[in-house]
Amino acid sequence: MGIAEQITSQAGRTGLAGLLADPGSAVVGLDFDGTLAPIVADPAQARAHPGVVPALTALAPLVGSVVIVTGRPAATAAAHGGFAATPGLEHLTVLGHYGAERWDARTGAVTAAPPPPGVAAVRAELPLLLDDLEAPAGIFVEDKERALAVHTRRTDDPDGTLARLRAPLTELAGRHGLVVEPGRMVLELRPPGVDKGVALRKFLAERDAGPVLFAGDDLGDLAAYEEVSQRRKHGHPGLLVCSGPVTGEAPVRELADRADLVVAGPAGVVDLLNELASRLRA
Ligand SMILES: O=P(O)(O)OC[C@H]1O[C@H](O[C@H]2O[C@H](CO)[C@@H](O)[C@H](O)[C@H]2O)[C@H](O)[C@@H](O)[C@@H]1O
Repeated sequence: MGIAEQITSQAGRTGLAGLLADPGSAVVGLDFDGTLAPIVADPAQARAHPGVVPALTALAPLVGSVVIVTGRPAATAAAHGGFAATPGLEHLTVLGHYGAERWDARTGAVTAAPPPPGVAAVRAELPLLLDDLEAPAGIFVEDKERALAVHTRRTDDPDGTLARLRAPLTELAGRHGLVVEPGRMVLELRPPGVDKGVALRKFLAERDAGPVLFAGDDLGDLAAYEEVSQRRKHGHPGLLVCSGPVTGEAPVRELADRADLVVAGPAGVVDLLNELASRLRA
């Protein structure tokens, strides 16, 4: 079954038709972890699905822009994606840290404002707090320089631990001017003021974009979904894609319920990108 037959909403069918009719002004926005990179237990080991670079290389010259919008540092996503110095991806942009950082393939450089001081304060206090809370074995803190992500995936009870840590981590973040961004078995303490919706909106304005496809898998992608939904109300076609879990985890319902199309993880996203490329070539 092709993409069109799997889309479950009229707005999504209009989004696909718009993209196919006007690819030159279209933007394809993609989340990284869970969408382009299969979910793994150790964030440092996450890599883009092997089909991603070939699919993006095929699609990128046929659409206006391709942009990765991620909670990762922009350079990490570029490195783990295999996007740097890759022929065919010279115009790729990665918006990292929910838009606080930007990496452009053309220069290979990252631009960002310095992180607010609250990040250093949270970095200093977090280990003691986790000790006080008797955080279980397997808790892992990913220090992303401008944010700290507390992962529970490797504990015996990932969901229960996440629920138990949420209030104290929110209190710690709030005391230092940060917010908690919840995700798949992770609570991220990060600066406020930017999210994937704001990041996508700015990028779309910069490119004077027409139709937009956005694919994501987690709660952090909801803001980008909302941006595409708002644009649809103003007549801009949009297609919302959910990369569903393939690891036995439950899907992120809030996202799957709003999506026009649910595909089977990064492999399904690769198939979608390839099908788009072949339909645009035809
Ligand atoms: O916006 P994204 O690109 O989806 O990044 C969101 C978070 O993704 C990473 O965590 C997730 O993927 C890990 C590796 O597969 C997995 O172990 C973890 O359970 C997932 O939540 C990343 O480590 C975080 O820093 C990102 O914020």
